[in-house]
Amino acid sequence: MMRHIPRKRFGQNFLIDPYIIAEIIRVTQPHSQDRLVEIGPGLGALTSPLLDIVDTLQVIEIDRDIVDHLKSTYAGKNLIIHNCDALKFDFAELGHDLRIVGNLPYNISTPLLFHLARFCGHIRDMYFMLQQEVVARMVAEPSTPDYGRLSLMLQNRFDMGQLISVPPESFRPAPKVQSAVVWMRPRATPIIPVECERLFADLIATAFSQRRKTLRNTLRGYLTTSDFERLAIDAGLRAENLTLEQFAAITDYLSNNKSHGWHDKCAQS
Ligand SMILES: C[S@@+](CC[C@H](N)C(=O)[O-])C[C@H]1O[C@@H](n2cnc3c(N)ncnc32)[C@H](O)[C@@H]1O
Repeated sequence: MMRHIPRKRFGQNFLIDPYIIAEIIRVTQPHSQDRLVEIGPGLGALTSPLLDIVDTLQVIEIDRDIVDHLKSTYAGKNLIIHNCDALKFDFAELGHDLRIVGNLPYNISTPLLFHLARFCGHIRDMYFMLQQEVVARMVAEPSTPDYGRLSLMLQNRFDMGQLISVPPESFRPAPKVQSAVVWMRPRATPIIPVECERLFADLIATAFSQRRKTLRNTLRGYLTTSDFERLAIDAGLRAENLTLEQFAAITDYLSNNKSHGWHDKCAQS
Protein backbone atom coordinates (compact mmCIF):
# COMPACT_ATOMS: atom_id res chain seq x y z
CA MET A 1 0.00 0.00 0.00
CA MET A 2 1.34 3.44 -0.89
CA ARG A 3 2.38 5.87 1.81
CA HIS A 4 -0.45 8.33 2.01
CA ILE A 5 -0.91 10.95 4.68
CA PRO A 6 -4.66 11.04 5.34
CA ARG A 7 -6.17 14.40 4.43
CA LYS A 8 -8.51 15.75 7.03
CA ARG A 9 -10.16 18.13 4.59
CA PHE A 10 -11.29 15.14 2.52
CA GLY A 11 -12.60 13.30 5.57
CA GLN A 12 -10.08 10.51 5.09
CA ASN A 13 -10.57 7.84 7.75
CA PHE A 14 -9.59 4.60 6.08
CA LEU A 15 -11.21 1.30 7.02
CA ILE A 16 -8.67 -1.15 8.41
CA ASP A 17 -10.95 -3.70 10.09
CA PRO A 18 -11.28 -6.87 7.95
CA TYR A 19 -14.41 -7.96 9.85
CA ILE A 20 -16.24 -4.68 9.14
CA ILE A 21 -15.10 -4.67 5.51
CA ALA A 22 -16.42 -8.22 5.08
CA GLU A 23 -19.69 -7.28 6.80
CA ILE A 24 -20.25 -4.33 4.45
CA ILE A 25 -19.71 -6.58 1.42
CA ARG A 26 -22.00 -9.22 2.94
CA VAL A 27 -24.91 -6.84 3.58
CA THR A 28 -24.50 -5.15 0.19
CA GLN A 29 -24.72 -8.52 -1.59
CA PRO A 30 -23.15 -7.38 -4.85
CA HIS A 31 -23.66 -9.46 -7.99
CA SER A 32 -21.46 -9.54 -11.06
CA GLN A 33 -23.94 -7.68 -13.27
CA ASP A 34 -24.80 -4.94 -10.76
CA ARG A 35 -24.29 -1.33 -11.76
CA LEU A 36 -22.19 -0.60 -8.71
CA VAL A 37 -20.81 2.81 -7.77
CA GLU A 38 -18.46 3.52 -4.88
CA ILE A 39 -18.16 7.02 -3.46
CA GLY A 40 -14.71 7.77 -2.01
CA PRO A 41 -12.76 4.55 -2.69
CA GLY A 42 -9.67 5.91 -0.89
CA LEU A 43 -6.97 3.27 -0.66
CA GLY A 44 -9.36 0.54 -1.77
CA ALA A 45 -10.57 -1.14 1.43
CA LEU A 46 -13.98 -1.77 -0.16
CA THR A 47 -12.90 -1.35 -3.78
CA SER A 48 -10.74 -4.50 -3.83
CA PRO A 49 -13.36 -6.96 -2.54
CA LEU A 50 -16.03 -5.32 -4.72
CA LEU A 51 -13.85 -5.62 -7.82
CA ASP A 52 -13.47 -9.34 -7.10
CA ILE A 53 -17.23 -9.72 -7.50
CA VAL A 54 -18.61 -7.19 -9.98
CA ASP A 55 -17.82 -7.04 -13.69
CA THR A 56 -17.40 -3.26 -13.63
CA LEU A 57 -17.05 -0.82 -10.76
CA GLN A 58 -17.42 2.94 -11.05
CA VAL A 59 -15.75 5.05 -8.38
CA ILE A 60 -15.92 8.75 -7.57
CA GLU A 61 -12.85 10.15 -5.82
CA ILE A 62 -11.86 13.78 -5.32
CA ASP A 63 -8.21 13.31 -4.23
CA ARG A 64 -5.84 13.25 -7.23
CA ASP A 65 -3.06 11.44 -5.37
CA ILE A 66 -5.48 8.69 -4.46
CA VAL A 67 -6.70 8.53 -8.06
CA ASP A 68 -3.09 7.97 -9.23
CA HIS A 69 -2.75 5.21 -6.66
CA LEU A 70 -6.02 3.57 -7.80
CA LYS A 71 -4.93 3.73 -11.45
CA SER A 72 -1.69 1.90 -10.77
CA THR A 73 -3.10 -0.59 -8.25
CA TYR A 74 -6.06 -1.64 -10.37
CA ALA A 75 -4.53 -1.34 -13.85
CA GLY A 76 -6.16 -3.90 -16.13
CA LYS A 77 -9.22 -4.25 -13.89
CA ASN A 78 -12.66 -3.00 -14.84
CA LEU A 79 -12.47 0.07 -12.66
CA ILE A 80 -13.88 3.31 -14.05
CA ILE A 81 -12.58 6.29 -12.09
CA HIS A 82 -14.35 9.64 -11.96
CA ASN A 83 -11.88 12.11 -10.46
CA CYS A 84 -14.38 14.66 -9.20
CA ASP A 85 -16.43 15.98 -6.32
CA ALA A 86 -19.30 13.60 -5.50
CA LEU A 87 -21.34 16.64 -4.41
CA LYS A 88 -21.30 17.90 -7.98
CA PHE A 89 -21.45 14.54 -9.73
CA ASP A 90 -24.36 13.89 -12.07
CA PHE A 91 -25.37 10.36 -11.04
CA ALA A 92 -27.97 10.26 -13.83
CA GLU A 93 -25.00 10.00 -16.19
CA LEU A 94 -24.37 6.46 -14.92
CA GLY A 95 -27.83 5.20 -15.92
CA HIS A 96 -30.53 3.47 -13.89
CA ASP A 97 -30.73 0.80 -11.22
CA LEU A 98 -27.56 2.08 -9.55
CA ARG A 99 -26.28 0.44 -6.40
CA ILE A 100 -24.17 2.97 -4.50
CA VAL A 101 -21.81 2.15 -1.63
CA GLY A 102 -19.23 4.06 0.34
CA ASN A 103 -17.50 4.86 3.56
CA LEU A 104 -18.46 8.48 3.16
CA PRO A 105 -16.37 11.52 4.03
CA TYR A 106 -18.16 12.59 7.23
CA ASN A 107 -17.54 16.31 6.71
CA ILE A 108 -19.90 16.35 3.71
CA SER A 109 -22.28 13.52 4.60
CA THR A 110 -25.48 15.58 4.97
CA PRO A 111 -25.14 17.62 1.73
CA LEU A 112 -24.13 14.43 -0.07
CA LEU A 113 -27.27 12.61 1.11
CA PHE A 114 -29.40 15.54 -0.11
CA HIS A 115 -27.54 15.55 -3.43
CA LEU A 116 -28.14 11.80 -3.85
CA ALA A 117 -31.84 12.21 -3.02
CA ARG A 118 -32.18 14.16 -6.27
CA PHE A 119 -31.24 11.01 -8.21
CA CYS A 120 -33.73 8.65 -6.54
CA GLY A 121 -35.15 7.60 -9.89
CA HIS A 122 -31.74 6.26 -10.91
CA ILE A 123 -30.97 4.35 -7.72
CA ARG A 124 -31.86 0.81 -6.65
CA ASP A 125 -30.23 0.98 -3.22
CA MET A 126 -27.36 2.47 -1.20
CA TYR A 127 -25.16 1.26 1.66
CA PHE A 128 -23.15 3.88 3.51
CA MET A 129 -20.85 4.19 6.49
CA LEU A 130 -21.72 7.38 8.34
CA GLN A 131 -21.42 8.90 11.78
CA GLN A 132 -23.74 6.98 14.11
CA GLU A 133 -25.30 10.30 15.12
CA VAL A 134 -26.28 11.07 11.51
CA VAL A 135 -27.75 7.59 11.02
CA ALA A 136 -29.76 8.05 14.22
CA ARG A 137 -31.19 11.30 12.81
CA MET A 138 -31.95 9.69 9.43
CA VAL A 139 -34.04 6.84 10.87
CA ALA A 140 -35.55 8.70 13.86
CA GLU A 141 -39.25 8.41 14.71
CA PRO A 142 -41.46 11.40 15.66
CA SER A 143 -41.34 12.65 19.27
CA THR A 144 -37.74 11.53 19.78
CA PRO A 145 -34.74 13.86 20.23
CA ASP A 146 -33.08 12.82 16.93
CA TYR A 147 -36.18 13.49 14.82
CA GLY A 148 -35.86 16.55 12.61
CA ARG A 149 -35.31 17.94 9.12
CA LEU A 150 -32.88 15.22 8.04
CA SER A 151 -35.31 12.46 9.13
CA LEU A 152 -38.22 14.04 7.27
CA MET A 153 -36.37 15.02 4.10
CA LEU A 154 -34.85 11.57 3.69
CA GLN A 155 -37.80 9.47 4.94
CA ASN A 156 -39.91 11.20 2.31
CA ARG A 157 -37.71 9.69 -0.39
CA PHE A 158 -36.19 6.53 1.13
CA ASP A 159 -36.87 3.50 3.25
CA MET A 160 -33.85 3.23 5.54
CA GLY A 161 -32.39 1.24 8.38
CA GLN A 162 -29.25 0.88 10.46
CA LEU A 163 -27.26 -2.31 9.93
CA ILE A 164 -23.90 -2.32 11.70
CA SER A 165 -22.45 -0.26 14.51
CA VAL A 166 -18.73 0.47 13.97
CA PRO A 167 -16.20 1.61 16.60
CA PRO A 168 -13.51 4.27 15.93
CA GLU A 169 -10.71 1.64 16.08
CA SER A 170 -11.95 0.18 12.79
CA PHE A 171 -10.44 3.17 10.97
CA ARG A 172 -7.05 4.81 10.51
CA PRO A 173 -6.88 7.52 11.65
CA ALA A 174 -9.63 6.76 14.16
CA PRO A 175 -12.46 9.30 13.99
CA LYS A 176 -13.64 10.89 17.23
CA VAL A 177 -17.14 9.48 16.80
CA GLN A 178 -18.91 6.14 16.63
CA SER A 179 -19.97 5.09 13.10
CA ALA A 180 -22.73 2.98 11.61
CA VAL A 181 -23.71 1.41 8.29
CA VAL A 182 -27.09 2.37 6.91
CA TRP A 183 -29.11 0.99 3.98
CA MET A 184 -31.32 3.25 1.88
CA ARG A 185 -33.83 2.26 -0.79
CA PRO A 186 -35.85 4.84 -2.75
CA ARG A 187 -39.60 4.65 -2.11
CA ALA A 188 -41.62 3.84 -5.23
CA THR A 189 -43.30 7.24 -4.84
CA PRO A 190 -42.21 9.97 -2.44
CA ILE A 191 -44.84 10.91 0.16
CA ILE A 192 -44.57 14.57 -0.90
CA PRO A 193 -45.10 15.08 -4.66
CA VAL A 194 -41.84 16.16 -6.26
CA GLU A 195 -43.31 19.51 -7.39
CA CYS A 196 -44.12 20.37 -3.74
CA GLU A 197 -40.79 19.37 -2.23
CA ARG A 198 -39.52 22.94 -2.11
CA LEU A 199 -42.55 24.05 -0.11
CA PHE A 200 -42.18 21.01 2.18
CA ALA A 201 -38.48 21.82 2.73
CA ASP A 202 -39.28 25.46 3.59
CA LEU A 203 -42.12 24.39 5.87
CA ILE A 204 -40.06 21.97 7.95
CA ALA A 205 -37.07 24.34 8.07
CA THR A 206 -39.40 26.94 9.60
CA ALA A 207 -41.16 24.45 11.89
CA PHE A 208 -37.85 23.13 13.30
CA SER A 209 -36.08 26.52 13.44
CA GLN A 210 -37.24 26.82 17.05
CA ARG A 211 -37.67 23.27 18.21
CA ARG A 212 -39.15 24.07 21.61
CA LYS A 213 -41.86 26.37 20.28
CA THR A 214 -45.35 25.30 19.30
CA LEU A 215 -46.52 25.05 15.71
CA ARG A 216 -48.92 27.92 16.42
CA ASN A 217 -45.82 30.12 16.83
CA THR A 218 -43.39 28.69 14.32
CA LEU A 219 -45.90 28.23 11.48
CA ARG A 220 -47.67 31.55 12.02
CA GLY A 221 -46.64 32.66 8.53
CA TYR A 222 -48.22 29.57 7.00
CA LEU A 223 -51.30 28.58 8.99
CA THR A 224 -54.07 30.33 10.91
CA THR A 225 -55.96 28.83 13.85
CA SER A 226 -58.78 27.82 11.53
CA ASP A 227 -56.30 26.19 9.12
CA PHE A 228 -55.03 24.05 12.01
CA GLU A 229 -58.63 23.14 12.85
CA ARG A 230 -59.41 22.18 9.25
CA LEU A 231 -56.28 20.05 9.17
CA ALA A 232 -57.20 18.47 12.53
CA ILE A 233 -53.68 19.22 13.79
CA ASP A 234 -53.21 20.50 17.34
CA ALA A 235 -51.44 23.88 17.05
CA GLY A 236 -50.08 23.36 20.57
CA LEU A 237 -47.80 20.54 19.39
CA ARG A 238 -44.17 21.02 18.40
CA ALA A 239 -42.66 20.19 15.01
CA GLU A 240 -40.98 17.10 16.50
CA ASN A 241 -44.42 15.62 17.32
CA LEU A 242 -45.72 15.63 13.73
CA THR A 243 -45.41 12.63 11.45
CA LEU A 244 -44.24 12.85 7.86
CA GLU A 245 -47.86 12.20 6.82
CA GLN A 246 -49.02 15.20 8.86
CA PHE A 247 -46.38 17.45 7.26
CA ALA A 248 -47.53 16.04 3.90
CA ALA A 249 -51.11 16.99 4.76
CA ILE A 250 -50.02 20.56 5.57
CA THR A 251 -47.97 20.79 2.36
CA ASP A 252 -50.89 19.46 0.36
CA TYR A 253 -53.31 21.86 2.08
CA LEU A 254 -51.09 24.87 1.36
CA SER A 255 -50.44 23.90 -2.23
CA ASN A 256 -54.15 23.42 -2.94
CA ASN A 257 -55.24 26.58 -1.20
CA LYS A 258 -54.63 29.53 -3.49
CA SER A 259 -55.58 32.05 -0.82
CA HIS A 260 -52.31 31.24 0.95
CA GLY A 261 -50.31 32.13 -2.14
CA TRP A 262 -48.47 28.81 -1.94
CA HIS A 263 -50.21 27.19 -4.85
CA ASP A 264 -48.20 29.08 -7.45
CA LYS A 265 -44.98 28.74 -5.51
CA CYS A 266 -45.44 24.98 -5.43
CA ALA A 267 -46.18 24.73 -9.12
CA GLN A 268 -43.12 26.80 -10.03
CA SER A 269 -40.59 24.81 -8.03
C1 LIG B 1 -13.77 7.99 4.87
S1 LIG B 1 -12.69 7.89 3.47
C2 LIG B 1 -13.07 6.26 2.91
C3 LIG B 1 -11.98 5.61 2.07
C4 LIG B 1 -12.16 4.12 1.77
N1 LIG B 1 -13.39 3.84 1.07
C5 LIG B 1 -12.10 3.32 3.04
O1 LIG B 1 -13.17 2.84 3.48
O2 LIG B 1 -11.02 3.14 3.60
C6 LIG B 1 -13.55 8.97 2.33
C7 LIG B 1 -13.02 9.01 0.90
O3 LIG B 1 -13.82 9.95 0.15
C8 LIG B 1 -12.96 10.83 -0.58
N2 LIG B 1 -13.68 12.12 -0.72
C9 LIG B 1 -13.73 13.13 0.17
N3 LIG B 1 -14.51 14.12 -0.27
C10 LIG B 1 -14.98 13.71 -1.48
C11 LIG B 1 -15.82 14.30 -2.45
N4 LIG B 1 -16.37 15.50 -2.24
N5 LIG B 1 -16.08 13.61 -3.59
C12 LIG B 1 -15.53 12.38 -3.80
N6 LIG B 1 -14.71 11.79 -2.92
C13 LIG B 1 -14.44 12.42 -1.78
C14 LIG B 1 -11.70 10.92 0.25
O4 LIG B 1 -10.59 11.34 -0.50
C15 LIG B 1 -11.58 9.47 0.76
O5 LIG B 1 -10.92 8.67 -0.18
